[in-house]
Parts: sequence; structure tokens; C-alpha cells
Amino acid sequence: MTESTPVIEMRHIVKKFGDFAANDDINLQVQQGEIHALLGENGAGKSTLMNILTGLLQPTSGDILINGQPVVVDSPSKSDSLGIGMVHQHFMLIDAFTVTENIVLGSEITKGLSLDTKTAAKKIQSLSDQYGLAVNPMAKISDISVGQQQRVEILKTLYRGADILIFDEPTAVLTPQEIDELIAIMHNLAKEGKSIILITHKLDEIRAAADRVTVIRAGKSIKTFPVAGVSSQQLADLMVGREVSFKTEKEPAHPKQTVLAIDNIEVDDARGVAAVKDFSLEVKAGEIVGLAGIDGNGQTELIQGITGLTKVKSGHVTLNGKDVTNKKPRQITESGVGHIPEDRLRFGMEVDMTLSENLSLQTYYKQPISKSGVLQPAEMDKLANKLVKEFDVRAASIHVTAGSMSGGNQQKAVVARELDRDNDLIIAAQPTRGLDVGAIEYIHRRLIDQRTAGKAVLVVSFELDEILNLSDRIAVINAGKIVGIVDAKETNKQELGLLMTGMSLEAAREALKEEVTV
Ligand SMILES: Nc1ncnc2c1ncn2[C@@H]1O[C@H](COP(=O)(O)OP(=O)(O)OP(=O)(O)O)[C@@H](O)[C@H]1O
Repeated sequence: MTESTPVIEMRHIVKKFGDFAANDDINLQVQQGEIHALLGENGAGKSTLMNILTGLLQPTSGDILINGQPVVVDSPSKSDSLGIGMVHQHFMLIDAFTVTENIVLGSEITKGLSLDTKTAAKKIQSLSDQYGLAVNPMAKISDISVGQQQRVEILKTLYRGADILIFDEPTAVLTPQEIDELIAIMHNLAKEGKSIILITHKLDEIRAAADRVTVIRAGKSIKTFPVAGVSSQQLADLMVGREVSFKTEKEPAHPKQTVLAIDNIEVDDARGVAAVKDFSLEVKAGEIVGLAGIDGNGQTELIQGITGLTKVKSGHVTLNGKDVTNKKPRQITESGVGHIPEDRLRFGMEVDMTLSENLSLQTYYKQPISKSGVLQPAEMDKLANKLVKEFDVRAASIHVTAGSMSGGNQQKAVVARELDRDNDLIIAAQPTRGLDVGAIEYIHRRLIDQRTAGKAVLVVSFELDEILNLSDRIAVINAGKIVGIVDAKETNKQELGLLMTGMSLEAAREALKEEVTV
């Protein structure tokens, strides 16, 4: 990397929403062939800055230069034509189509009215070879792994000629093995002259992948520096502006009576195919059970089955000895279940309602929020102010719509609402997805407090660090079935990674033994 004209320069970027400055004089310079990380707390202004670069938002003031030339990025297609490509966190692929069809869709390179898939496939193959992506252009999306689907998203941007790739939280859905592969791909891209902006809350990934990092705090760019030699602790402290602890200490567990018993249940997915099969698991009072697994292995249907959002086809779910199989969600909530849903926008909050209203969503019909059937806005705001303070939910006010809040702060609000109620069981699905390290530390502490208070806690997460940090016991799910249940103290990331692919516990332990002796 040479210190020549930056590929991208964002100068003094200000973006105001009303009086609130989401970006407040941000400077960013990215060199050609560089992997440049953007690090900042939830709500610091990273997405806003990238939305400006990709033409989704217009800055209130400030300049953008590409290769030293001032540009106006007034639409996403303008951003595209300037060679800027976004690798989205949520893949936008059509399952029934091939890799090539997905990449060519919406692109300019079509021949007459029919797609020239042959020529396209050739070009895709050569891009895949050049950057070490190892994707078969003729494979159907439904037949390839999540990691490979992400590579299709990368290929999409390369196919359109992107020189600058923005990765937004790219590892959220990947296994540890896939994360290593992705980092190798990013290095290949950079080696071949592409420039990368990497947004992630994972500090070890920044250290493994990035050349430099720009830290953003409260809408301001604080510092840009090389990553080499910097520890995760230093990165975290600089980002948050105080010392952050990564490992949440906890006393040994003293599990008591069974709170949740899942007995041999079967649950179908939306297409009517069995997503959860012969699934049995118990969670006791005073313990945290972690459910580890790759996305799409039945976790969603399992939780929906337990919480009454989907029908349980066979088997039983009991809570404190009472059969609650196929009861209505409200009845299950009333039986003492707190639920932090994995999809906060579908099941966790109403985006058009205010933050204050969202914080009362589970209790609005009860005292003190309602009196004799009449809503008490002052009580609602009182609860909201308490929770916002306690959980450090950052928003311009408790009366902004939930939809305008940053992803991380939306999540903190849902967690606050669900943990504030006095429940016997907490089901926490991806409870810290998209959260910064400071917020993760806080949420983990609160989940452990629930366990200390004698609650049963089921944590479902793709994050193995999270599962290992929180759990007393860990169950691994693959293709809707439990592959194994292990004591958290007796396992590690590599072993869990192998179990998640469906390998038996014995086979995984054997494989890891061989790896050590090789
Ligand atoms: N359309 C909008 N109207 C009002 N406020 C907004 C709007 N978009 C973003 N904001 C506010 O701007 C701030 C920055 O949000 P942004 O999404 O850029 O943060 P972020 O750093 O990407 O956070 P996260 O890590 O949680 O995704 C937040 O406080 C958010 O509430």
C-alpha cells in the first residue's frame, strides 16, 4: 500500500436528521489495495456514512472524492457506476436460480432479450479463479452453503466492475471455518488491487483482516491508524471511550428444577417440510443452555414452536410442568416466558411506533401502563426512561420511531423490555447480533444475572464466543436434530464448529486429536 491519492476520500461529512447529527464532520481516506475497517459503537454513524457513499443518503455537507476527483453520489446507480459495490449482510439471491442467473439478473450485460448465460458463466468462472472464490457458476443457490452464497454476493459486485467493496458485518452468518476463508478472500481481493471497507463489531476479525482502522464515536471520526500491533482490548477501549471487559465472570451454576422441557417435538418450516425432528432438551432454573448451530438448521422453527408462533406437529413443550404445546403466544408469554426474537423487525418491535411505545409492547394492557383499560402515556414514558437509562439505549428521544434507530439500539430496546419483566424462562435468540462490544458486555452480564436470580435461560446463537462465554451446557443442532450436548467447560470453538456441520462428538474429538498430532 502506498500513500498516494486515496481511492476514496470523504471530507468533513455531516449528515443531519432534524437537529441530530448522525455524522458530525467525518473524514475517511481509503487507499487502493487496502482493507480499511470502520469501527464504532451502535449508533456511531457507520451505516449513515456508507449510505452516503452508496448514494442512498445525501450528506448535509462535505465532499466525496474518488481517485482525487470530486463526485456527487446522488443515487445507488451513480455509486455503482463509480465502481462502489456493497456486499450485503442479507443476501439478495433467488434460491431456484443458478449462481450465474443471480449475478446477471439486473446487470447490464444481456444479449438481446435473452441472457447470454454462457458468456456470463465464463466471465464468472474467471473472476472466481482470479480471486480464489471457488464458486461453481452453474450451481443452484439452494444447493450451495451460506458461505458460498456470500461469495456470490461478492461476485455480483465484481461482475459489475466494482473496485471498492463495502462489507457490512460480513461474518454474522458464517461458521468459524467460513470466516477464515472469507478473510483469505478479502486478502486476495486487496492483493489484486481492490479496496475494501469492512464494517464489523468483531475486533479479532479487524485484526486478522484490516490494514488500517478508522474509529468513529458519536458521529465523529476519532482516529485512523494501522492495525498491526494493536490489541482487541485497545481497539475496544478506544471505540467505547472506557475499559471494556470481554469475558463475563460467573459463579458455577446450581441448576434446580426443570423449567422448560421439550419432549421429542417435530416442527415444520413454512413450506411444510420438517425443520425440527425428534428434538428433546431441558433447561433448568439457574442454568444457561446454549444452542449452537449454523443458520437455517431449525433454530427459527424450534423457537417459534416453543413460543407458540408456529404449530408443534408432535411431541410436547412443558413449562414448569404445565403442558403449553400449541398455546397462543400471549398465553405462553403470560406463563412466564421472555423472548428476545432473532428477527427484531418482524417479531420484536413495531417500527412505526415510538421507542416508548415499543418498550411497553408486552405490558401495555396491564397496570400501571393501563388503568381501567385506559392507556397512561406518562407511565409508559416513565418505564421507557428507566429502561433507556439502564440499558443505555441511544436515540434522539424516547418519542422517535423505532424504525429510525440504529440496528444495535433497536436490539438493546428489545432486550431491555424482555429482561425487565419477571419471567421464569428467557429465550434469547441472537441476543447480541449487531451489538458493539460494550453493549455485548452489558447484555451478557444481564443474562447471567437472570441465571443467578434462578431463571432458566436458553440462548440461541451463531456466535460461538457468545455461546461459550454464557452457557453452562451447550446443545448443538444440525438439520433440526441435536447432534450432541456438551459441558461448556469441556469444549471449544473448533469442536463446536465440527459438530455444527453434523459430525458426531466422537468423530469431532477424533478429528481434532489427529489435527494436533499431524
Ligand atoms: N432516518 C433517520 N432519522 C433519524 N435518525 C436517524 C436516521 N438514520 C439514522 N439515524 C440516527 O443516526 C445515528 C447513527 O445511526 P447509524 O445507523 O449510522 O449507526 P451505526 O454506527 O451504523 O450503528 P449500528 O452499529 O447499531 O448499526 C443513530 O442514532 C440513528 O438513530
